[in-house]
Amino acid sequence: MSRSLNKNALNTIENLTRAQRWVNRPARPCTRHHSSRTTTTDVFSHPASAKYLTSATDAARLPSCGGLPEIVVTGRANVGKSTLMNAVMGRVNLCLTSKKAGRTQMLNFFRIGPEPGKLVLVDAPGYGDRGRQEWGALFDQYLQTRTELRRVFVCVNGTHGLNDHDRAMLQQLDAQCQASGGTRWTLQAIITKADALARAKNGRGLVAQIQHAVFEAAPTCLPAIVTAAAREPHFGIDEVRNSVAEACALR
Ligand SMILES: Nc1nc2c(ncn2[C@@H]2O[C@H](COP(=O)(O)OP(=O)(O)OP(=O)(O)O)[C@@H](O)[C@H]2O)c(=O)[nH]1
Ligand SMILES: [Mg+2]
Repeated sequence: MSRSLNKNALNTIENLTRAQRWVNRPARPCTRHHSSRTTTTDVFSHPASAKYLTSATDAARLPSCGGLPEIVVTGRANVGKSTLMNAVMGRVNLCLTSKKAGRTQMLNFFRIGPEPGKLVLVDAPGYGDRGRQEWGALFDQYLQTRTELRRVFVCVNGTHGLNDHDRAMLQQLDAQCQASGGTRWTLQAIITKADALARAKNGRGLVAQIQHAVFEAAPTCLPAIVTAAAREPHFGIDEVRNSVAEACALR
């Protein structure tokens, strides 16, 4: 019984992975990085060396992290940003996670790779009903001033889809990205908690709907990566790693 249940779950996940390839097709420059056959990049091959560096609460005093290229992960409160970052870093609880929304309240900086490091991942506080205005101000200032920033990942909950806060955030990021012609940083969506979609009959259709809604709100946004990060089997994590490495020109 449990064997066949597992087999069914894995089949559905495989279907989702296929859906991901299909959904990713429109963005030609990035498509090849999202194939489930891509291998984990060397950048993330030393999980033990991933290190918490510092946190920022004050928009006027953002830390210096040695000029390493940076990637920030944003999204609604409780969407799974910190859990995703742990999976990407290959660590269980380097980023603090919680069932309760609003766990991450600062910009938290993590170095990837042995000293002096390859890049910095930044975990951001959540936005939306359960976020707070001051966190929004901190994030806006970070986006506007951080010259090391290479890519902004916007996490969207696979089981809920986009709400008005997500659309507003995507539109705002898209406008900023367009204003710089994509020369400062680029934007990519990540669908989180897709293990729930893998159990749904129409998981593939839901992924396509979310992808469509993201594209409508933010035409410059690179195709969504479909992920499950809370428990095994994870999926989409190598695709996120490859996207990070590509954005930081490390592959
Ligand atoms: N089923 C499932 N649950 C997940 C996944 N990712 C995260 N979660 C759960 O979602 C909850 C919130 O996860 P966090 O990673 O703390 O979310 P966050 O976006 O960092 O939240 P804030 O810091 O509060 O904004 C936790 O209970 C996680 O276990 C996933 O891929 N699948
Ligand atoms: Mg968090």
